[in-house]
Amino acid sequence: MDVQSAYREEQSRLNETLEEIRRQLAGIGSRYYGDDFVEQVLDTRREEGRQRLELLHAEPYFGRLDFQEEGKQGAAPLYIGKRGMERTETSEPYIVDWRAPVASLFYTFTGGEAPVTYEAPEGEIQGEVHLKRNLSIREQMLQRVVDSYVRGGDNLGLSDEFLLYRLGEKKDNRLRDIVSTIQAEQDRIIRAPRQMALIIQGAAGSGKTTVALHRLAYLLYQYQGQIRAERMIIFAPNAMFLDYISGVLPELGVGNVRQTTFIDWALELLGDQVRLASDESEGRRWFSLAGVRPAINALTPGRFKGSIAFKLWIDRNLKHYEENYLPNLGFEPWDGKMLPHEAIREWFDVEYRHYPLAARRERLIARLNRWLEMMLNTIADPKVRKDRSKTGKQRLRAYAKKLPEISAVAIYASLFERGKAADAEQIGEEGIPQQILESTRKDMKMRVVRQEDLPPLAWIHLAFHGLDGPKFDHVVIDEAQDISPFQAGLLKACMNEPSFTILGDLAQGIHAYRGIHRWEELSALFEPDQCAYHELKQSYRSTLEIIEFANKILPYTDTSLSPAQPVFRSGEPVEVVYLQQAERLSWIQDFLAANRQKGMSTTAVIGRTDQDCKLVYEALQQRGVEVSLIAEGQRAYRGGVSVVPVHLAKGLEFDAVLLLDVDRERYTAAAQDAKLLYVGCTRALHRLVLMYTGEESPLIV
Ligand SMILES: Nc1ncnc2c1ncn2[C@@H]1O[C@H](COP(=O)(O)OP(=O)(O)OP(=O)(O)O)[C@@H](O)[C@H]1O
Repeated sequence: MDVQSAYREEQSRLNETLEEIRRQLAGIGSRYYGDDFVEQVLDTRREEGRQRLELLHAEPYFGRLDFQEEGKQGAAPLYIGKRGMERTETSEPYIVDWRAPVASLFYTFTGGEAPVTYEAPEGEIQGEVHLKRNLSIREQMLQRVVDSYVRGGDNLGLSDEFLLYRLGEKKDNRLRDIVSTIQAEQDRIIRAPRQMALIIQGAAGSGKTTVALHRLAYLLYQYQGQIRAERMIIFAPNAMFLDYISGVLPELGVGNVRQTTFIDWALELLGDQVRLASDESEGRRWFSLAGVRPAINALTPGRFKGSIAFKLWIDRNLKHYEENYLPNLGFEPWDGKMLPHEAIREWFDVEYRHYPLAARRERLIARLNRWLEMMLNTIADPKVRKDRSKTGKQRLRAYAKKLPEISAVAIYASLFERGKAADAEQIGEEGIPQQILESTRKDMKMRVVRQEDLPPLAWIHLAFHGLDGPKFDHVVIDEAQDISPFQAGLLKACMNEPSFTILGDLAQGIHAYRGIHRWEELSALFEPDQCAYHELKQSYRSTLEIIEFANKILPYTDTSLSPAQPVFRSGEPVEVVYLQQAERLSWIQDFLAANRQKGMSTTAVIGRTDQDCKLVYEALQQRGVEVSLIAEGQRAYRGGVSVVPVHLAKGLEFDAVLLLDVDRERYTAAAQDAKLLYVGCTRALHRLVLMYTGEESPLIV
């Protein structure tokens, strides 16, 4: 079929579809605002249906697959959309939801006449694909029809055309869904079974974040009734990143999934017990150029306190605390009456053993109260009873005081107070390295905690109080190279069975002072049959030129990862520009103006330190350039032109990127600097320029 007849055919199907959607929308009826519960439930369902149809009305589907099931006559066209829909009269599927089993063929089929299969609930289904067609519909208008496979046709390399068209678009300030162009390797991850820890090492721009969000939408569809959005949670590195990704789930029809940072989650769990140290700026601590940069080793506080060895040390101490919690005392409400210690211990250790310590304490005090009432009721003389009641209650209060309130901070502080200093060889076995012991004691006296104290504090809280709410059905950890094994272990304890999507890139491990250095540090937490490891090597974000440039920095990152593979999307060459100090600002200004002219909607000027960025930002503002400065702790991402320190640019992407001052001092040949530069370069979609004054960085020579 030629292009024009294909277009006409699709236009006619689109008209018919829009007609059907409008008919169904008109049939929904008006909303119900009364008090009848059943009516309210029905109204919610109708409202969901309306929203689904309204979404379909704007863009009913994006793909068509003509599939002939084995044993059936002829191929049936399947139209694949963000939601599914049936024809009213016949209840036949009219649009297939992209998450449905049969839709997987659309993503995994890469051509050829060989039979294909997909996993349906009733078993494996085999058949043949006759046509795979991409359709671009915007606001009910059919814009493009691209056939990537026609059975019996010549099929010359068309399969990537639609993807390239999508990748070549300019981006606004939000991450988007990719349902129309999910690639086979991504589809495998999205549709992987739920009950396992999926660890994904993915090159920069390989779609990790995007894939994780699509996986949530898939799991909710596939495991309807078994898992709930409210019991899923996404951990991302900072609030601005959460803002940047916030559009994807609603677009996929998923609401109510909690999206948070580990810090926010842990602080909420701990209530108002803790305060983060006010000098807790990672920019100042780890990414400034002033002074000697601290070496990263096993004694680095984040690495030490994030380790499983430290968790075990805490566990041993908690066990000891718990075992010695109950005083070796009977309860004597008045002279001559005694509840023996053995009876109390029986309640506490045997009857209540399944509860966390805080609940055991509460139950025990309530039980002692009840016991006291019972004993008082056996006293006939009202005066004696009154006297004994008074004494008994006083003594009960005194007894309860011997069972201290269980506060994670107080316990944590006491562990460090009593903790012994250890030789380096004994770390985690017996004691704590001297310097960590001292600095933590000091913090605890000042009643402040640092980021690396949050996992142990949350762990103690969970051990003694339990989770305040239901356990998680699924946890996504994005930028997982930045988390510690202790953190992952903690989250695992918040589930009945491990169900994780853990994604990251070791080459972007710029927080190596607190994050993992190898994926085995996380996989070791799971049974081998509960854990799967995938690699995503293809990178979709940047042009061929940008990826090839960034790949040259990769060997300096000390990660032995293989280079990212570009999609064949060519753009401008990467430029490295030498400038005199005096011409720097005018040059940046011209660069921004040129980008605007080229229609780039987002541009980043990426500096090495917070201070570098502040200076450039202020100078640009003085020249009347419209820019925003991205700073630590920021919650919203506005798009447009941003000046951003490289350590905060991770996870984001921009049409054009200018890396400022890529010189010998700012980017040395050390792995930490190489990772920063790698992150910076891989933020660019279409245009990458690096500038320096003085001497250029050895990483780009
Ligand atoms: N299959 C795809 N089709 C179209 N675009 C895609 C596809 N996969 C990824 N992309 C695009 O590639 C870009 C990178 O995606 P994403 O941010 O999810 O990658 P990432 O692996 O998390 O990146 P990084 O580690 O560098 O932060 C996004 O613009 C995303 O829309």
